[in-house]
Amino acid sequence: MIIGYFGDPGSYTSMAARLMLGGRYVSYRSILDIVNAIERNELDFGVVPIENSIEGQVGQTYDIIYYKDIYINSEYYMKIDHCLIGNSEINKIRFVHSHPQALAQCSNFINKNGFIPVPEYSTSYAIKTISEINNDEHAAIGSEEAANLYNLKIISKSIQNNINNYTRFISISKHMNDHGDKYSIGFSLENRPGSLSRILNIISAFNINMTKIESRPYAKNPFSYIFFIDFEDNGYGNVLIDIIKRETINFKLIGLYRKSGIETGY
Ligand SMILES: O=C(O)C(=O)C[C@]1(C(=O)O)C=C[C@@H](O)C=C1
Repeated sequence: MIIGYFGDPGSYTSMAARLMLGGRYVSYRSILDIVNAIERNELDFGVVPIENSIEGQVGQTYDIIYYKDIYINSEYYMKIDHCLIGNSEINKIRFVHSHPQALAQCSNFINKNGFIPVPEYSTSYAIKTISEINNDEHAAIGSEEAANLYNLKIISKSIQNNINNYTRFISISKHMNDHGDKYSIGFSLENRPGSLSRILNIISAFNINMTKIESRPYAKNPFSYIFFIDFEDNGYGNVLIDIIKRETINFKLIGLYRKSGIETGY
């Protein structure tokens, strides 16, 4: 089985991929590259981040799972413990390189130290870059594992804004699972009073636990939206989906998979 993951070796997504699926792993610099490789049948699965407990949605992942013929096959919650990594001392550093999500998750630490954030493809790409440029004014943010991989030292540990920092990762493929206990769906709605609350009332009437609601802009029609809902199946999931399909526009069943959680997922 061939599994594509986001980021250079040592990325958080590479760590999640190893915990989620077994096979041969291939690294990709962008989420879109993974999806293109799945579409060309070069990959069986891709592993990508979808949301973070401090910074929220990974917009590109939401867009892909809705617009492409791609489905969620599993989810995994992983604790993200960011380190300041380099070859220098904290008082010499001026620039910190990392993935924009990681820079945002550590914004308090960055501001407090007056560092200038430098966005990179992934945390591991940033760490690799620091190991290559060998300049005391530059450091990176990423995992302890990646620091070891690129032979750099940990300057500070647990530098994220909140100690409880979790990212939810998903595996994706061209195929929909037959079984599972959690559904992900996406749809748009007519812009009229009560259209979203009607959907929420139907979910409530089936006594179904909604675990997530999210919206993304529908770029083709400015200021209209796609809604994403995750819910746990209680035996009526299929019936609920048939009803929601009729009540919404451009409905997509995005995934059926086994639910995970931060208690069990790492
Ligand atoms: O850059 C990485 O190491 C990644 O795997 C990406 C990513 C993300 O995009 O959310 C994954 C986990 C953390 O939230 C920070 C960065």
